[in-house]
Amino acid sequence: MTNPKPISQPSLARPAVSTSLSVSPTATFHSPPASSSFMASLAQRAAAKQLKPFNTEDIKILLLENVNQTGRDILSGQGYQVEFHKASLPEDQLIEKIRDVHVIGIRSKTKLTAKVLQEAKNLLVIGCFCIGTNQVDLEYAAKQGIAVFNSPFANSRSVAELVIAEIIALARQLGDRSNELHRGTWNKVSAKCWEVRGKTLGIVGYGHIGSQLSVLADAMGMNVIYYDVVSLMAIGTARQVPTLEALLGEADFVTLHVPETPETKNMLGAKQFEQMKNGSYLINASRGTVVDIPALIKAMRAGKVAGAALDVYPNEPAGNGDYFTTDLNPWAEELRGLNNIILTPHIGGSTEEAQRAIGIEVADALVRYINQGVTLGSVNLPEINMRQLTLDEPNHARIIYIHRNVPGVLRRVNEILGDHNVDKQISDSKGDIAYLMADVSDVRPEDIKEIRDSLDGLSSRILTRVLY
Ligand SMILES: NC(=O)C1=CN([C@@H]2O[C@H](COP(=O)(O)OP(=O)(O)OC[C@H]3O[C@@H](n4cnc5c(N)ncnc54)[C@H](O)[C@@H]3O)[C@@H](O)[C@H]2O)C=CC1
Ligand SMILES: O=C(O)CCC(=O)C(=O)O
Repeated sequence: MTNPKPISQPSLARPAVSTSLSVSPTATFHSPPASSSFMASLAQRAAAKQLKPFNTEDIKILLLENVNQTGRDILSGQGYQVEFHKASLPEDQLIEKIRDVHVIGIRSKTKLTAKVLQEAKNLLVIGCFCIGTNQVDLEYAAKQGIAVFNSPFANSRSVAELVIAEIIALARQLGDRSNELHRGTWNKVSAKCWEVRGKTLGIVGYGHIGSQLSVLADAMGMNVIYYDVVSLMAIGTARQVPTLEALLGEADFVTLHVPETPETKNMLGAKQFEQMKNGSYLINASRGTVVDIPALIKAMRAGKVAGAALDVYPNEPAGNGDYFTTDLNPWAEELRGLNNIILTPHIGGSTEEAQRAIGIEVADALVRYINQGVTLGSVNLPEINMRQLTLDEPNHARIIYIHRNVPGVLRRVNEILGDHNVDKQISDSKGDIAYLMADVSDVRPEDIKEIRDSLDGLSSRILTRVLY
């Protein structure tokens, strides 16, 4: 275990409370909304006490990779300091910036490795404004008491729709015909151009995206089969097959929707291309590491694979520009020279609808975590929810104690809290890490300081936060 993470100490002064919150004499408890924008739910939450560990303007947030305006507005609306960048940052600049911030918001490009995170001395929480969280060292973050949130399905439909477009575009060689005509060449052909009706779509990974795609493909008259490591209910007329090999031997179109894990690295390589049907098609909108690209190039040159659509690559540039070259990936030129291959710059989730929804969902989760300590939806910490304190409870404090999951901790924590009136307490663990939240009533600022100092002194401590 690493040393407890030093964090900025909150001031014991009363936190700033948004003046737009009205105080009703009949204020009652309202549950926090599940996932809605802060602005839209402000009226609902009016009676809730806004717990804040610092004056809001002390919270520093770094947003990279063009996080949507919806998310930026929610975070700025809280009074936090928000620094926004359109692209990702190179590692040295990232390390420099991350030292100073309490929150970082990223998408799929920014790699938050242990090397980067160990410099992030004040970091409380990471928001992945996307589905994938493979770009973050989740275990290391948890061990530092840094929560990670994502948006698990707000862009699933966008990816599924892109894949449907690609299935038809590949079957009809649309990319090639369009490119030819852009160059002035009229090339009207029907050879090896097909309808998709009656063809078999093989979905690898039948999760949020795979199952959405299943519905759409079914509606177009395709036969859908899928392979997944877990047994999952088939939607419509889809059918689960027992192995990847069985799927590859039967599918006319193979589409990949698995996460990046050690098991999915080069999941489609030379052997798997051999197992595919002659003249079949491959689509990858999952992660670049899932396909062995040199093996794909060979399979396409041999005619085994009749077409491919790739949205993701092992190395992707930090921002937009003329970067898709051999400097980035050694096979880039060869790939670009192939026929019937659609190459897109990781745009599966890039629609207005998806980006707006993600901005709201992740920013809301960040605000709930910063202001209330609620971990619902966290991908690396136990999920803990506790009702908001209300304005009727002015002298209450919320204690959050993130600790190593070792015997005897609860007894020691309760020895410290035991002198006070603990109204509510919840604790849960995930692997080596446990998260305890307790609301304590009738506490004075000096009590809060004492509780905090005592919890900080326990050997199991990873991070203590007191919100009031
Ligand atoms: N191109 C883009 O812009 C986007 C790409 N993605 C990528 O798509 C991936 C899938 O997204 P979702 O469907 O939302 O994830 P999900 O978690 O809902 O589904 C993934 C499925 O893959 C299965 N799986 C995991 N390992 C497997 C293996 N070795 N073999 C077979 N099945 C396996 C899981 O059991 C699960 O059912 C994400 O992890 C992300 O990397 C997601 C959104 C946008
Ligand atoms: O839109 C993005 O930046 C990333 C999309 C993606 O790959 C994801 O959501 O996992």
